[in-house]
Amino acid sequence: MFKLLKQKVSNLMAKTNRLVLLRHGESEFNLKNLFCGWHDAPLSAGGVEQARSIAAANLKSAGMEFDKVYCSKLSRSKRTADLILSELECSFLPIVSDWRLNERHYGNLTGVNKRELANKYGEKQVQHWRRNYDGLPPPIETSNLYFYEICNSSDFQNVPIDEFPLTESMRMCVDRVSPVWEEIKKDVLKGTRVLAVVHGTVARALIKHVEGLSEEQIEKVNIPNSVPIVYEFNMATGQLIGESKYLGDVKYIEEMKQKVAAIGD
Ligand SMILES: O=C(OP(=O)(O)O)[C@H](O)COP(=O)(O)O
Repeated sequence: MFKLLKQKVSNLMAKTNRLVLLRHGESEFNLKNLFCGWHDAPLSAGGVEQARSIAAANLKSAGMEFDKVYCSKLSRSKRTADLILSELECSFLPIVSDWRLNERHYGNLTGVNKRELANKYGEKQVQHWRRNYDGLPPPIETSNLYFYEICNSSDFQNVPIDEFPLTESMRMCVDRVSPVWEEIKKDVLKGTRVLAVVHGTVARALIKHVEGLSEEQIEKVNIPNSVPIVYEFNMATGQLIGESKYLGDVKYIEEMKQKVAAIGD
């Protein structure tokens, strides 16, 4: 009760509205360099540690407090959110878990090793599938190891049948995320301090909406795991103030951005 009251008072005293975006901690599939998409890969042991010692620790040392959390239906996003809230001692916060914040559906690339794919089709084709705004992986087939797990997942039961993707480009993902961005924006402009724990492509889709980046600009953005990205908005006008601020060690963040951009080993 006291904590809730303290949160409300500090909220009223806040001079700006805040949104923090975060890509979940490293997943087992990130670790193995596999395309993941809608497959529900758990966090790796390192990802759990990242959520605590990088995401939560940096939020804590920057004095960040929140009123509401958004995450996807995938456990790597939900678990990262839970770990952070526990570290920040605010597990009581409301969490909205929305399928529209699921990672981009990687179609039949789901479960495929990025380096092996590059050896077969060339780096240019793989980077086209990964980062080109209209790069569309081949649709997932019933022979894909993860087809039935994804289609039958009880977590995706409320996905309308005509919106259930078999593959997605960045453009399709940006459009899918758009209604949730409108909800988040409404919250933020009301003064609700929002933490959104999402995925690489969904973070990029939200960044495109927040910063109004062009298609070419967003193709070059790469999001490291567990690094909080802070946006401040003018409370009166709702205008974005300044640029995004990545919390944490600058050298580490730059190295991780480059690692995400590369196809890897
Ligand atoms: O599932 C994925 O993203 P996630 O680990 O953020 O959920 C993708 O496989 C990330 O791969 P990409 O960086 O090649 O787009």
